[in-house]
Amino acid sequence: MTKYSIAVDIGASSGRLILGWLENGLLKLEEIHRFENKIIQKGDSYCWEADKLFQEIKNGLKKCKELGIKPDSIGIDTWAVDFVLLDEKDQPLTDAVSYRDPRTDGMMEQVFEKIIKERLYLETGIQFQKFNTIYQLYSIKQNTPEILDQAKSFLMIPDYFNYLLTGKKANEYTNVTSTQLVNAFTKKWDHDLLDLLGINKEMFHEIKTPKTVLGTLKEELVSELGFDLQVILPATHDTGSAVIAVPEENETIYISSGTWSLIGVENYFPICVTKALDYNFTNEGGIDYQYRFLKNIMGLWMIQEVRRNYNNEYSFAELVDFAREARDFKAVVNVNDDRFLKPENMIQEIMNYCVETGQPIPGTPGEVAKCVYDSLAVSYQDAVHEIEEIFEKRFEKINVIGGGCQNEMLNQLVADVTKKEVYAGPVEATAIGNIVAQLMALDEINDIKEARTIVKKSFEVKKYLPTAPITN
Ligand SMILES: Nc1ncnc2c1ncn2[C@@H]1O[C@H](COP(=O)(O)OP(=O)(O)O)[C@@H](O)[C@H]1O
Ligand SMILES: C[C@H](O)[C@H](O)[C@@H](O)C(=O)COP(=O)(O)O
Ligand SMILES: [Mg+2]
Repeated sequence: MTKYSIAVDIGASSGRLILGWLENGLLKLEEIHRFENKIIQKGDSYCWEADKLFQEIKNGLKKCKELGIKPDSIGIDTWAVDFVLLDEKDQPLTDAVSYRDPRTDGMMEQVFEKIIKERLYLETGIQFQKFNTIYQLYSIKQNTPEILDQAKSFLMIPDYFNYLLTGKKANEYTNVTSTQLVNAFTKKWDHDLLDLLGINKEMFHEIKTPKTVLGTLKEELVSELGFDLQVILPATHDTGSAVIAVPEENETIYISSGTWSLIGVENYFPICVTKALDYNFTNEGGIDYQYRFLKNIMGLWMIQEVRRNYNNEYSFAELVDFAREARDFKAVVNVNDDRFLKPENMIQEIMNYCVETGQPIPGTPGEVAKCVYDSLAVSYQDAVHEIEEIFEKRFEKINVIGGGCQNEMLNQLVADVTKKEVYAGPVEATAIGNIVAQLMALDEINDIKEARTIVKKSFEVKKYLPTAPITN
């Protein structure tokens, strides 16, 4: 009997419900529902619209009913680090504040007064991003301690949606590793660290791993939707799910290309050496207790903001075409500069950077877009060099997955700049990884190796070779 699984993949710019099932050894997908996601200003905070996002999940499930589809399971993945806190009556004490909110400004430095940076990295192996959960919680402790005193439950965003679906509370492993509060070796909450920071340990839940069946829908939801299903934990960190769907059984460098660019490799143990710290790599948790040794690069957020600055007048495809036409324009910014995390106006910020560094100043949409893409390609090349230096080996190929793999100009740029073969696709890698984790839990797929073989057979992957010869 064919099993049908629904992946709910909510990235920073869009969410989607995608139905997946196996047919003649291939993975088939059907997009059921797609919706926009964005950060809004609520009072003095930048927040996600958690209630709206949950309603969109229900809207997607209702569409299944209308289509006569009764899925066997659902799995939810979203962006990392962000969370909600519930009180003793399981009511939210906080909005779903976004990692782009300035409340964490200066918090990393305050935490380093309690635990030195090197020790924090040795224990957690997590990259230093100013918005990590540890700094968000420390900000709440410093500025609104009464919130933390009342908090009885810490749920990351996917955990929270799972709770709303099932009434069950759990923290999922791949996502909680992004908090920088989990010990990289024990894979448990680091209670000594929490004590050191004065954050109450009791609000954290048991850490459960991908492929766990959390439960079924609450009765009122079964009545509302007209059917029940199993709620399964995929890798609830979206990048954790994306990496599962990298269509390559052998080792490769992946770039999960969406709002963020996450560039790295899959590894079997945490790498917390000084060089990894200096290059700010992370050891986020993967499925089957693998490690995702990667680093965040600002990503296509920059072109999303450029597009918004142009009042969404141009599609992403048009911006790529404009960039191609601006082939002679050359200026490169450091995309990982915090100034690009949430500038008032991304175009102006890019122009200011070019003025400050004595470079040509982009004026047309094509010049701005080309500057973004050239700058991303350079940052990818730097990361590739850092990975090869740390692993003391050369990687032959790069797999680009996610929405950004549709950017053929950037794919070719990556091949040219890194002098490596670039394989682009699948676009919906995150949803695919989410679905195969559910199908493994439902005993439809045996293991990761089989999953990747199925993904490779099922989806188109485009190859890009460096235009200049590869010199060893
Ligand atoms: N047709 C296209 N051509 C070029 N780039 C595209 C195209 N469609 C989407 N993109 C890129 O993909 C990005 C969205 O990727 P996605 O993985 O959906 O993001 P997220 O999961 O972070 O919301 C967009 O910001 C855009 O830059
Ligand atoms: C803030 C985190 O680093 C971010 O969530 C990143 O880990 C991630 O997964 C982004 O996924 P997108 O699909 O939003 O690019
Ligand atoms: Mg995504």
